[in-house]
Amino acid sequence: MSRVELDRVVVRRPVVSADGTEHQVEVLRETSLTLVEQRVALVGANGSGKSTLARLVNGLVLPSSGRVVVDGLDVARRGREVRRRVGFVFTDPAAQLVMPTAAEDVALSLRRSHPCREDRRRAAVEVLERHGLGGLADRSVHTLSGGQRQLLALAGVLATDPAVLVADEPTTLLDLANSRRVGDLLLSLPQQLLLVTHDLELAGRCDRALLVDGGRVVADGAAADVVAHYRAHA
Ligand SMILES: Nc1ncnc2c1ncn2[C@@H]1O[C@H](COP(=O)(O)OP(=O)(O)OP(=O)(O)O)[C@@H](O)[C@H]1O
Repeated sequence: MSRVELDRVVVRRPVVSADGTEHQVEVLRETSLTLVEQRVALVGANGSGKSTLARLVNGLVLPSSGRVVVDGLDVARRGREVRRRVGFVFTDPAAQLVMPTAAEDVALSLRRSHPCREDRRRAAVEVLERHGLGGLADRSVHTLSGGQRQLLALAGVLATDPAVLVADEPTTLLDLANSRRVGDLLLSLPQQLLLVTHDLELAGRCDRALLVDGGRVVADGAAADVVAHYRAHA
């Protein structure tokens, strides 16, 4: 399993007050964590800092102070290597589907591992088949359903075989059936998973959960316990 470490990490952001003056606020207060469990959920209210914490892990957000280290690699200094190890899935798959067809989109993820165009196409179709999307290889991504698009985005990220997958509310836009399907897939992956979610049933099935409130981790432990604490205090 991978090892994700936050060492006294603070994230500050500029905020403009009503009188037009700008000051810095800590959207993540000083946080130190070591994540070695396979499936870690991040739960908490809107605006509490979950996405900020998740985005630190692949360098989409850099610490204002402190260090984030993934398998010994400092995210601020070795960002490119870290991003090869850490895949990221967004809430809205439109944020990451950039090619015209499903097969071309997955093939884009495979350009490093499969330099030959024909091999790449074959490998992309295999990836799609593995995720039940085989029949959609040549479909325009714009004609796919929301559930199919999220599975495709996930397939594209998994095609690069990351050691860690960070998923930021990946089921929020999905109906019940697709939400279950994507949730079950995420929890069955061999990768280390860092899952930001408002789905407390899904969070409760993880190994560990962190409850974030006001830019702080206020509860941390076995997922079922943290979810029960959140339900009781929300
Ligand atoms: N680039 C930025 N500039 C200013 N403030 C920011 C920036 N990014 C995040 N914030 C603020 O930091 C706080 C935490 O945001 P974050 O997106 O991490 O919360 P979240 O828990 O993921 O929320 P949600 O559940 O609504 O997605 C919020 O108050 C947000 O407005």
